Amino acid sequence: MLTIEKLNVDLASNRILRDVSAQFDDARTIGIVGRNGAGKTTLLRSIMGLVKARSGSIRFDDRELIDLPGHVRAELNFGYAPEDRVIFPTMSVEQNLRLPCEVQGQSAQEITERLQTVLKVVPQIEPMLARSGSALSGGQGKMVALGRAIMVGTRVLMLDEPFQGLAPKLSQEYALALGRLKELQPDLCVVITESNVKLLGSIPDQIWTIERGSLTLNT
Ligand SMILES: Nc1ncnc2c1ncn2[C@@H]1O[C@H](COP(=O)(O)OP(=O)(O)OP(=O)(O)O)[C@@H](O)[C@H]1O
Repeated sequence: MLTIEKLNVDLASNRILRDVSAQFDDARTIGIVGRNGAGKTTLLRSIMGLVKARSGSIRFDDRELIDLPGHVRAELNFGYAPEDRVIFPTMSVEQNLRLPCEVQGQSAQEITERLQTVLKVVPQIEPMLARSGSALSGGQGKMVALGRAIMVGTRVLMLDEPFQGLAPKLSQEYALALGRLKELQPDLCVVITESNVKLLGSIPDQIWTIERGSLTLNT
């Protein structure tokens, strides 16, 4: 369970997140909806430890994360697919997928086994494995970024505006992949941001709205 309490984040002296409090339970799929600039990316980056909080608390189960650096938080098995994907262009797709597990110090055998699971969830990646990261279309990059986040995201998976710019067919494939993932890992907490709630369809079982850095649960 991820518990956020009175989280405040400033960027360039501007308050971006204001007293954000939320509880994201295991096994839930959570949608966070807000227009451009509302603070969605900043919230996910704060949870990942990529942005420093001014005040507040972020706890995972009973562990306080607020002062833990990003690389230590990665070991908590949080997966994160940023909006801009960040697929490394000089590496193959397979190397891109293996990288976060290698950073965690997993063995080659463990990583290969996890990769097999990820390919069951996102089979579209299999034919691309040997391809260079630079040779992917935008939609292919989103699928690979999803796969890479799933490689380590066995407890919490955070996806930043995954449906933005995806063609309808690919959006459908992406949603089906999330469905397969939840079947394999029912306890996983999935957090998905979007600016357009319609793009989330029936995927989330709980929706929060973020507006100028304030987060509220939709009733
Ligand atoms: N590095 C930064 N320095 C200063 N301000 C920033 C920085 N990054 C983001 N901001 C500002 O913080 C606010 C929230 O940005 P954020 O990217 O979290 O919003 P968002 O809801 O994810 O929107 P988008 O869909 O446009 O990414 C915006 O006003 C943005 O201009």
